[in-house]
Amino acid sequence: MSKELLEIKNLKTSFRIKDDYYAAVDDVTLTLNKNEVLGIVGESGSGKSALAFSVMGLHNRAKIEGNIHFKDADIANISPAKLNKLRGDDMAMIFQDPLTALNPLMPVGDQIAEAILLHKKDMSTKQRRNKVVDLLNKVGIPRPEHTYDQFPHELSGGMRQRIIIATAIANQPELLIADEPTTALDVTIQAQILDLIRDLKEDMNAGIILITHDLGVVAEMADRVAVMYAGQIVEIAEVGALFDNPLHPYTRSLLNSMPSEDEAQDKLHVIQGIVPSLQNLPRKGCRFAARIPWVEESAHEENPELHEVTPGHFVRCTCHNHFYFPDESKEEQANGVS
Ligand SMILES: Nc1ncnc2c1ncn2[C@@H]1O[C@H](COP(=O)(O)OP(=O)(O)OP(=O)(O)O)[C@@H](O)[C@H]1O
Repeated sequence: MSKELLEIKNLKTSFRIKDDYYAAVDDVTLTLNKNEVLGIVGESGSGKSALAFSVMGLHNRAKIEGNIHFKDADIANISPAKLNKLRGDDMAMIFQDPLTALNPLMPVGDQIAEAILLHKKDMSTKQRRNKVVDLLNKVGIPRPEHTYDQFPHELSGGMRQRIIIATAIANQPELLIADEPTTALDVTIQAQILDLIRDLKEDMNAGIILITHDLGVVAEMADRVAVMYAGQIVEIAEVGALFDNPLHPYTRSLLNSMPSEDEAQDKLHVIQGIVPSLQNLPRKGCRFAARIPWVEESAHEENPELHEVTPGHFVRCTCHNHFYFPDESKEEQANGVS
């Protein structure tokens, strides 16, 4: 039996701005296996959420090209009825901000029960209530019977995120997408929620796409990591390979921006600048070139592609072979290294 759960091929997701379409996800090809956590990292604006929303079929007005194979469907080319059947049943998403994802006027237990009712119409009300209480237990809510009847504003941020997770896993999805699931939470609660997601993966044998800008979270949670920049995957590898041997200049800079004991040293090795806006993205050549102007133009490919450097470790553009941090070169010169 194939391990592959999701196969994304040449996905391009474009938004209309004025009279033109601009791709926020541009030629992304990815696979996700069962029982695997794939981390997707990148700065704000790199296209992580646009990618996740495409997989969930949540874009209303975007143009989607390419293929998103999941189960026996292609989500990029699917009828709304079939999509509704998959969503919330076979695939589910945990959003960043639990407060906006919950209905403020409905007891949280009823909200979870509603997610079950949509896909399991033959359950009695009592069975559904019992199932919700079980789910609340599973996500670590201390007094599930009592919490069932509470409203979102009566719960802490961490508890609300547990409600969102309970709703997402209510129908045992095979694919779970978590988009910055802990960003809105404080550090201790973050760790608890990540532990919970890890346990659920084991429990459900699900494939998880974990979107985050936090490499610490990726290091702890992911089996493989895709690094996104300006709508493209610039590097993808198993988590150990990526942390031990980051290749793309952008990945190297991201890793250097992780907090460490020697902060003053690291700050020198972080590339400045931000992801350009959608209308200003360079569409030709290496999209990262403008942020590393000290690297010669000839180091970049004309049409940068992903190259498999070691088995399973892919990097886009040849510029990684010629890349250095400017300060490193000064240090090397000072040390007499040519
Ligand atoms: N509905 C939309 N219409 C037009 N542009 C959009 C739309 N949604 C996203 N974008 C643009 O697409 C690009 C990618 O956005 P996206 O939200 O996917 O990035 P991200 O990596 O998830 O960032 P963040 O971490 O801030 O959520 C950005 O330039 C963003 O402004």
